[in-house]
Amino acid sequence: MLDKKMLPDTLPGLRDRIDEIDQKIQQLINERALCAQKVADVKVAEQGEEGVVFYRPEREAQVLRRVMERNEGPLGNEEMAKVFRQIMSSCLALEKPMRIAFLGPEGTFTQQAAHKHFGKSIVSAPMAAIDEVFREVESGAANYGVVPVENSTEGVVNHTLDSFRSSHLKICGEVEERIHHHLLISPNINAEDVTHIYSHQQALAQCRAWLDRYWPHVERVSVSSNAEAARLVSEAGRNGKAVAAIAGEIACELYGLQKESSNIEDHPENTTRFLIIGNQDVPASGSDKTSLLISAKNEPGALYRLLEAFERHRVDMTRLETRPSLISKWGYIFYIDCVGHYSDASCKAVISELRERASEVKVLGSYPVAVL
Ligand SMILES: O=C(O)C(=O)C[C@]1(C(=O)O)C=C[C@@H](O)C=C1
Repeated sequence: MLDKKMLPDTLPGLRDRIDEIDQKIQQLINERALCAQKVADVKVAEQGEEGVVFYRPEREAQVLRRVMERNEGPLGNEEMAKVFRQIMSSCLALEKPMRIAFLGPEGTFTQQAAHKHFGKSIVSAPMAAIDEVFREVESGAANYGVVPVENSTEGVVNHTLDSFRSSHLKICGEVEERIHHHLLISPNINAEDVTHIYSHQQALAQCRAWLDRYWPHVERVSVSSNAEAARLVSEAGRNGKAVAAIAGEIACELYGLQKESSNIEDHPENTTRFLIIGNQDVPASGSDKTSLLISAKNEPGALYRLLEAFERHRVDMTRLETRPSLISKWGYIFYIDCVGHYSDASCKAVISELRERASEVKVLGSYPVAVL
């Protein structure tokens, strides 16, 4: 365990010590990067140029979990994992830069989720709609995609679930993002002069009580995304017009705005879960989830018989969503998430029984439980 008493007592002394440590850290990071470069050579030699898979979500999850387990502070576990998240991101970019498609435009919470999951060393590919993210990855134009799947206050994102019906893509990961909204203005604008507040209708709804309380007489204008609101405000600010936006951190930075008020959402627990989609089956990481799409037979007790298999094999279900099948009038598709990897004995047994009882069972993917 480190001890403050072992450190110098003067500012110059402490700064010399920090310089020494930085030099060592830098050397070690480069040694690690060299290892990653060699890992890439080994992967190409083993898997060939064409089908080589550089990004390994199960390995990344294991590295980050280990960082958190062995961490002794004073930096917190999550803070330390974030540092390693970015180191691995830089190492992977050295192996192969990853092009990540996400629900755009630049500055959305989905981009924030992409950075949280992959780190900052990615090539960003903002898409206008969820199905475009799927298409971009299916065509190989992007290596992976990031799409929202559920929000703790707004519920499921049907568009994402429905896109899995016709797609061969797999879920390779998940990431949860606490959604914090901020009131943003241009630096040259006086907050008292603000006449309009722009944002996406969902963000305006999520901050309604706060707006009613602090900005009851200012007009609220709904636009296509929070990031678009931030862009409009930055443009208006250059023309001296006093308007504000409600948007997240990344949009604030991207459009050079300043926070007039932070974390203004009415429900501080407001969280969105995002999925990482790609072309690969992810091996078990030791703490995984599996997502299934199941078309039930249209007969009495069909859902009961599906759920019974989970109960008997003691496989924990974490989510159940129902969508109309679109094929038969009152037929349904169920989206089920459960704890475990499809290669685990108990998961395997459940899946094989579901296949006997349902008209279709598609394993959408097994992937590491979100670490950060
Ligand atoms: O272990 C690997 O397969 C690596 O490529 C190395 C590394 C890392 O930097 O630790 C980088 C990228 C992968 O996604 C996983 C881990």
